[in-house]
Amino acid sequence: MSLPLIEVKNLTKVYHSGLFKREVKVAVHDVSFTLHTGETLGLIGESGSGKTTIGRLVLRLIDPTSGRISYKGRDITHVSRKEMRPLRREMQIIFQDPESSLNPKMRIYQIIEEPLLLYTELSPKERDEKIRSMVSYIGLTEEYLSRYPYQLSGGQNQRIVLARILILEPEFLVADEPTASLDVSVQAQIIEILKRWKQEHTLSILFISHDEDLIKTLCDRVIQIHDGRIQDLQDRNTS
Ligand SMILES: Nc1ncnc2c1ncn2[C@@H]1O[C@H](COP(=O)(O)OP(=O)(O)OP(=O)(O)O)[C@@H](O)[C@H]1O
Repeated sequence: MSLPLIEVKNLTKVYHSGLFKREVKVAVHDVSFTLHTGETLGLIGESGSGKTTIGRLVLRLIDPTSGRISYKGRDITHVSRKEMRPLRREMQIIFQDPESSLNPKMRIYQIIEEPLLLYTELSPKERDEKIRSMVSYIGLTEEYLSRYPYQLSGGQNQRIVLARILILEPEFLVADEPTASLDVSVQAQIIEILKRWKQEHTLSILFISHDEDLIKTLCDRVIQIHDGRIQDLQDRNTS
């Protein structure tokens, strides 16, 4: 098989908190897995099992205590923030709560444009075309572009968050309970956008959830986490 996109080996994260950092929590313990190009890998486990910590470690948003993370065959365990910067466009994250990802003072147009300004050299006209096509891709009309996040529903805002991410055509996405705060019908809209995008683009996803049904509809393989450790590895393609 080809080189994995992500390879995680013996990853451990210990948090020290409280007075004099005396409280010690082993949030992730000796976790190893691979994620191949185009694959959607589910990470399932109850609250506090370490799922979010794994997602953040893989993206190098936090430092591991020990273990190794490789991206496209390159060891990124100890690369600096500066060295990670070029990879930030390729490696994205979507969280549960859309409002935490959206600047309330910006109009939807600016919100979707911002990553293009940050990471691309596109002209204003090229950006404009991309923004309009993206807003239609996520099932909203152009009228929404002049609105503010508070004027949209939670589900619409989460679609905007997705638009902001997908417009950069990332290679890897950590989806950390992206639909957990939404109604079931609205959840389905988000999942459908992700599914459709994956049919048209090469995107690998680490999909974090405690919802088994959701994981089953979307993921090629599932890793079960319990108390920071891998419990079970099910391959839906071979089982
Ligand atoms: N910054 C931190 N400092 C100390 N302990 C932490 C920190 N972040 C997480 N933890 C602890 O590490 C453990 C794993 O947390 P984590 O958020 O990764 O779990 P989770 O499976 O994503 O949970 P949830 O589904 O509730 O988000 C928990 O016991 C949590 O309290």
